[in-house]
Amino acid sequence: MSPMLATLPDVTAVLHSPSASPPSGLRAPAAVGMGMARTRFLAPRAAASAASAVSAKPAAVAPLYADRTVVRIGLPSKGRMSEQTLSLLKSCQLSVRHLNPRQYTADIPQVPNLEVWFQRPKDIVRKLQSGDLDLGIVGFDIVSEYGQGSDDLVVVHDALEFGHCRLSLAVPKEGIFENINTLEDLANMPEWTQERPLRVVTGFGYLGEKFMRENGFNHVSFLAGDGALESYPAMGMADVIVDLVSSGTTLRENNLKEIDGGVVLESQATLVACRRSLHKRNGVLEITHEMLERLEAHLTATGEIMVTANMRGNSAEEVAERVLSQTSLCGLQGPTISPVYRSRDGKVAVEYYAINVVVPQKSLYKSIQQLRSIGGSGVLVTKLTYIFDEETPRWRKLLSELGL
Ligand SMILES: Nc1ncnc2c1ncn2[C@@H]1O[C@H](COP(=O)(O)OP(=O)(O)OP(=O)(O)O)[C@@H](O)[C@H]1O
Ligand SMILES: O=P(O)(O)OC[C@H]1O[C@H](OP(=O)(O)OP(=O)(O)O)[C@H](O)[C@@H]1O
Ligand SMILES: [Mg+2]
Repeated sequence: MSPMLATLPDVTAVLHSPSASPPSGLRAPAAVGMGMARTRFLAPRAAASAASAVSAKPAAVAPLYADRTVVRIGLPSKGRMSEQTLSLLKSCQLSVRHLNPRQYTADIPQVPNLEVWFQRPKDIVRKLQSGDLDLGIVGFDIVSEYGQGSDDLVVVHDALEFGHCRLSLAVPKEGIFENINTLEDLANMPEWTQERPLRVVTGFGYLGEKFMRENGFNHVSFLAGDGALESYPAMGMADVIVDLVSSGTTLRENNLKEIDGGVVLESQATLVACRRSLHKRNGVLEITHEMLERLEAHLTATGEIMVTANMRGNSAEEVAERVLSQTSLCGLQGPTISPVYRSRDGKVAVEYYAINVVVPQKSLYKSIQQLRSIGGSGVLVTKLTYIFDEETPRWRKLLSELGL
C-alpha cells in the first residue's frame, strides 16, 4: 500500500441494499437519521490500491508515491466516456498510443512524462483521492458521488463538452403518481411512513441520500442498483428511481417521468486532479497547464469558423464601418481587414480589401448573407482547430485555488 493511502478518509456509500451486495469490504451497523433507514458500507482503503496493483502488466515493482517520477492520468476504460475521451484528446493533438487493448497502460507521445492508466470511472476518482493517479478524465456525476466533496480533488476543467447528462429523480407516470409533478408533491404524499418508506433505487447512494435529506423527505429507504434501474418500479422493487438521464428516451420507454425540482445534478465530462500532486509532484502542474491550454483552445474553436471575403472599398476604415454595421460580422475582437494589392498599368494599387472574421458555425449562412449585402465576394470558409487566448481563464482560477 502506498504511504498516501494511509492518510485518506474512508470512501463510503450509504445504500440500503436488500438485494444488491455492498460494493466491497466491511459492513458497518445500520445508522438511522432523519427518519431514513440507511446502512453504511465502508469500502476498505486498501481496495483501490489492491486493484491498481493487479491491473498493470508492466511495472514489476510499483514505485511508492514519493518515489514515483512519472505523472499519471486515468482515463475511462469502458463505457461511452471511453471513446469520447480518446477522441477529444486526439483533437487536441494528444493522441493516446494504446498498443494492446488488454493492457491497462498507454502513453501520449506528445507528453513524454505522462503515463495513461485505463480505469473504471469510479476507480479514477478513488485513485485521484489516494494520489495513485495525478489527473483523470471522468464525468462530474462520478466525481461528485465518489469524491463526496473531498478537498483532495480539484476540478481543473469542468466542461469538456461531452457526456452531458443529469442525475434526476423519476417517478411512474401512472397509478398513485399520476398527479405527482413536483418534488413537493412527492414529499407530501401520505403513503410514505416509517413502516412504509418511499423506496428509491439508485446507483448514486451518496448523492441520492443527500438530495432526499436536503429536500425534506422523512421516510425514505434506498436500494442500490447499477443497471436497468428504469425497470425497478414496474417490477415492484422500488417506487422511484434516481438515475442518469440524457435524451429521456429510457424513462419514456419505461413509463416513467421526471418531476419539477427533481434534478440532483447536471453532469458532463471533467478534467480532475489530485490536489496533493498539483502541489508536490514534479511535472504535474506543467502537464496540467499544457492539457488545459490545448483543451481550452480546442473547445473554444469548436463550432467556430473563419470567413474570408473580398470587398471593394476606398480605405480599410470605410470597409470596417460597413462590416461592423452587420450584427453577425463582429468577430471575436472585430474583423481583420487587409489591403489586396494589384498591379495596374505598372503601378501597385488597392481596390479590394480582404476581410477575416470568426463567426459561430450556426450563423454561417446569416454571415454570408450579410457579407453579400455589403458587397462581399469570393467568400472562403475555414474550420478552426484552435483558438488560443492570451491566457486560459481556468488556469488563473486553478492557480488561485491552489494559493499559487
Ligand atoms: N445516457 C447518457 N448520456 C450521456 N452521458 C451519459 C449517459 N449515461 C451516462 N453518461 C455519462 O457517462 C459516464 C459513463 O457512463 P456509461 O454508462 O457509459 O459507463 P458505465 O456506467 O461505466 O458503464 P456501464 O453502464 O456499462 O456500467 C457516466 O458516469 C456519465 O457521466
Ligand atoms: O436518457 P437516455 O438517453 O435514454 O439515457 C439514460 C440511460 O443511459 C444510462 O444507461 P446506459 O445506457 O449506460 O445503460 P446501463 O443502465 O447499462 O448503464 C442511464 O443509466 C440511463 O438508463
Ligand atoms: Mg451506464
